[in-house]
Amino acid sequence: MRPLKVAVLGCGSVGSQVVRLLTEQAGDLAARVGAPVELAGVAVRRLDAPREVDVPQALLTTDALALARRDDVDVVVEVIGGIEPARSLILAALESGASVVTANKALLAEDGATLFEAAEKAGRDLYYEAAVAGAIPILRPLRESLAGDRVTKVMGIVNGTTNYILDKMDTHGSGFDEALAEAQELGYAEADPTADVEGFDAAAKAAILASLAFHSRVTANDVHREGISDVTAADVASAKAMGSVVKLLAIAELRAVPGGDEAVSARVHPVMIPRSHPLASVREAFNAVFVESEAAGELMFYGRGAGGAPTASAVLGDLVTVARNRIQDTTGAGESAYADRQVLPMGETITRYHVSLDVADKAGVLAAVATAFAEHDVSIQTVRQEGRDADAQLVVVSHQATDAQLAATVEVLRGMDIVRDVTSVMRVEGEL
Ligand SMILES: NC(=O)C1=CN([C@@H]2O[C@H](COP(=O)(O)OP(=O)(O)OC[C@H]3O[C@@H](n4cnc5c(N)ncnc54)[C@H](OP(=O)(O)O)[C@@H]3O)[C@@H](O)[C@H]2O)C=CC1
Ligand SMILES: N[C@@H](CC=O)C(=O)O
Repeated sequence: MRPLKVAVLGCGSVGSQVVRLLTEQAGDLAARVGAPVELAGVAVRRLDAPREVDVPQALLTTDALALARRDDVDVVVEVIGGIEPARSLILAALESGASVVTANKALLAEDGATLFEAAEKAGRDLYYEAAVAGAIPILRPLRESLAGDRVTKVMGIVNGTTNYILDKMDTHGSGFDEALAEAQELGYAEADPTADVEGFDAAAKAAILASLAFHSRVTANDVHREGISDVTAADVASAKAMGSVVKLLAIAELRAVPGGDEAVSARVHPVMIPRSHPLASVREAFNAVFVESEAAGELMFYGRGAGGAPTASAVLGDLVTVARNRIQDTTGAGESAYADRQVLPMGETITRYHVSLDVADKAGVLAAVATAFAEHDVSIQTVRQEGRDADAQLVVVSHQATDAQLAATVEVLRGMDIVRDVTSVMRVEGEL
C-alpha cells in the first residue's frame, strides 16, 4: 500500500505536538489507517525559530501554499490559525485534491460555509474535532452519535484560558494579568489572547456547536458575546459569598417562538453558578460540555480543552479517519445545515440576574429596590442586606425574565439616589 502523505501547516503549540505524535506513533497509525502515514512537510513562518519538536530541516518550508498544493499530499493539517492565509490554504488544499483537518474555530465560525462547499465540490473530507474543546470528542457525538436524536441545548465551558484565569482568581486570589500570563506560558491562549479574554474564541466554538446541534448555520456574529475582562475580584468575592463561582459559559439552545417555530439562542457570557453545579468543579484549563437531547436526556463531556498535546490528540483522531476514507475512496458525514432557523437577540433570551448594590442604609431602601424590579415585571427570588450605615450591601437574585427586562431594571437601579454603586451584575445558572 502506498504511504499516505500528510502536510502540516503550522508548528506552534498544536502543530509541534501533531508532528511529534505522527512521528512517535507511526507504527500504530499505519496499523490503524491500513497504510503508512508519512510527514510530507511542515510549513512555518520562521525557519530558524526554536521548536518543541525536532523537524528535519529538509521538511521545513515557509511556502505553505506550495506545500498545500503538492500533488503527492493526501491530507493537509492546518494549525496556523486565524482567517488568512488559513482560508486560502485550506481552499487550495481541497482544490488540489487533499482532505483537510483543521483546529481553526475562528475561521470555521466566520466562513465555514465557503469551506464546506469547497470540500463537497472537491469530494474530500473537512474535519475539525480539535476546533471545539481541545481533546474532548464533542463534534463527532453531535454529528454522528446523536444524529438520530433531537438536541435542544448545549452548554459548557469551552475556553481553557478564561477558565484558568477565573479558577486562579477564585482559588488562589490571583490577579487577572498574572493568571493570563500563566495561561499563555502553558500554551492555552490564542496568538492574540484578546480572542480568549473577550469571548471571541468561545463565541466561535458556540457557533460551531449550535450549527451542528441544530443543523443550522450559526456564525460567530450570531452569538451574543461578553468576555471576562470586566469580571472583578469583587464579582468573584460576591459569588464566593453566595456559595457560587464565576464561569464563562457558552450556551446554545432552541427556543419556541410565536408561530410554532423554533429559534436558536446562542450566547457567551460570565455566569454565576452554585458550587454544587457540575460545571463549578471544572478547574484550570479543563473544559466541560453538557448536551440535552429529547431521547438521550442529559450527557456531559469533560476533558482537557486546550494545550498542544490534548489538541493534537483530536487532530490525530481526525487524521486517522480522513486517511481511512482516502484509502477507501470515500468521505465521511459532511455538513448537515438543512434547517433555516432565526437567531434570537440577547434581549429576548430568558435568564436570571444576581445584582450586588452598595446602598445607603435608609428606611425604605428595600422597598424602593423591589419596586424597580416589579416595574419591569421581574420577580425577586432572594434579597439579602449586609452591613449597616455607609457600608450597607444589598444582594438581589431575580427569578427568570428576559435579558432586556433585567438589563432595564439594572439601569434604573444605577440611577437611584439611594444606590451609591451597582458593584456586581452577573447572570445566574442553577439554584443559588
Ligand atoms: N493552543 C491550543 O490550546 C489550541 C489551539 N487551537 C487552534 O489551533 C491553531 C493553532 O494554534 P497554536 O498552535 O496555539 O498556534 P501557535 O501560534 O502556537 O502556532 C502557529 C504556527 O503557525 C505558523 N504560521 C503562522 N503564520 C504562518 C504562515 N503564514 N505560513 C506558515 N506558517 C505560519 C507559526 O510559525 P512560526 O512558529 O514560525 O511562528 C506557528 O508555528 C489555531 O487555529 C488555534 O485556534 C485549537 C484548540 C486548542
Ligand atoms: N485558546 C483556546 C485554545 C483551545 O481552543 C482556549 O484557551 O481554550
